[in-house]
Amino acid sequence: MDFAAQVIDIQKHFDLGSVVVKALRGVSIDFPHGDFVAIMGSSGSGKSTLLNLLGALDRPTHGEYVIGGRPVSSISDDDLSAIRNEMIGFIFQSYNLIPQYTVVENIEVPLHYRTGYPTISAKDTKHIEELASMVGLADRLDHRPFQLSGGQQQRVAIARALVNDPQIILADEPTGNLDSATEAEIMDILLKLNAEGRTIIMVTHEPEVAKLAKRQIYMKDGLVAGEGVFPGREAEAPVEAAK
Ligand SMILES: Nc1ncnc2c1ncn2[C@@H]1O[C@H](COP(=O)(O)OP(=O)(O)OP(=O)(O)O)[C@@H](O)[C@H]1O
Repeated sequence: MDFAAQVIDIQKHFDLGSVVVKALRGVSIDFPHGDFVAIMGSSGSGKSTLLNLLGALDRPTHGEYVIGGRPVSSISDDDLSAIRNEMIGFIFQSYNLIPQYTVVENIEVPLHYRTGYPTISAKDTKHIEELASMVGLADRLDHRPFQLSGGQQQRVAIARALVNDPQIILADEPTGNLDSATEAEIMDILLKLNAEGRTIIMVTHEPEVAKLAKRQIYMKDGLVAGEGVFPGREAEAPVEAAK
């Protein structure tokens, strides 16, 4: 089967000198194309460490990470960056927007990470405006983050995550700073992106948010402790998860 991403017996150790922290102790997960996974688990269970590895922001100590069919654990940093920029979009709890930049300028940031990317073309500008419109910010293009609500800032972050048209979206507590009405709006956008075929992997502490995903993976002490399919979404869940 062709997966959007796979982690195979991944371990991640942090060597602190006097002690080695084993943040991940042998994690294997398949993410079929079009999956929507919520990763849950108590504080310190390894969720962020796993998300960093999935985002190719860090490398495993042992094990393999395969993204778009390509094993990447041992490739060069440049190749890893290129794959990250092409294949993955990131959404963070704290939005991570650049305060001095407008909505349009924030959305275009990942375009500049493309190797040898010279300037923003008219086609790019149109694409950015379409993305801003898709997330409901067509009338806010020249606003800066401080002029936007938290939900609007997260919409900018979602548009930014989409600008390179990635297959996989990684979201770290995407609604963690939002009230419940705004949380529902952001989740609606993520569900729409998933319905269009994008694979979404989301860390969350909130069961109400996690239940919107097709399946939930529970981490404990650096291992996958369990997996569930939320009742009512069995038909949409990947076959492996429904077993
Ligand atoms: N850079 C690092 N150096 C040393 N230890 C680390 C590092 N990053 C994470 N850890 C440790 O690895 C373990 C897993 O951390 P991680 O941040 O992945 O947990 P988490 O499940 O995301 O927790 P939370 O829900 O609190 O964000 C913890 O014991 C943490 O202290």
